[in-house]
Amino acid sequence: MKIAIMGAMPEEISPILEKIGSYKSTSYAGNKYYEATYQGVELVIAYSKIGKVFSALSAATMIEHFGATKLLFSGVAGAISTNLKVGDLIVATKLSQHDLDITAFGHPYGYVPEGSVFVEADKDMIELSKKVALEMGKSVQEGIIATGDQFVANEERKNWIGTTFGADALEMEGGSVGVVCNALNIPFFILRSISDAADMDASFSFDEFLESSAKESAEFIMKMVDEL
Ligand SMILES: CCCCCCN(CO)Cc1c[nH]c2c(N)ncnc12
Repeated sequence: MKIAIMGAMPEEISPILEKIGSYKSTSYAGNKYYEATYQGVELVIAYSKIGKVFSALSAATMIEHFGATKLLFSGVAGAISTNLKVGDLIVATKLSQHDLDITAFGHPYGYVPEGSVFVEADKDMIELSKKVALEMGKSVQEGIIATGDQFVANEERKNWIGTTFGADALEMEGGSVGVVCNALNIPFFILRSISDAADMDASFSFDEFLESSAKESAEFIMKMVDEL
């Protein structure tokens, strides 16, 4: 077993690298990948850089080049559901790409031929997250996450995404990571901590809460790794 732990930004994986302490760095395909053995478990850790393309590249690299057999994503997200406040944790049950659009040909939003609107996360790791949440005394919500190459800071766009995909939160990497993992038959788990409400104040809220919310997610992910 070799576990990939991925984020999109340095702040999302720095709490993990700090906890691990020592690791080997490898430069590959325009990025840096960190390998370590943590409590007997082989890890490969990286932040992909922001967006669906960079995150797809890193997910494929962690699997194909570094041999990861499971992939866990830790990061922050914008809330759509009013039940999600800053710092709250959401586990993705399934994810979509909200900016994938060939509706001009009568297809649904988020769909292209030979693809699917949703990609489903690994049920075993979702179950494990419930156990870990109990052990940590944390409440974790499960929900649908929509992914797109846009930082959403607009009530109208946010609500459209919520309505169109039944999404509870939105971000810029989970859906592409999921497609790559499914194509390569690798179970994946996407955890996000809320940093903002994807509204007109989103960028200010994001700047204020990125670090603390990223730590929340990272701490939970490391507890998951302890029990994988
Ligand atoms: C310097 C700018 C970094 C943006 C990266 C945001 N991440 C992307 O995964 C998560 C995220 C948090 N809030 C968001 C929002 N409102 N829209 C899209 N994505 C997000």
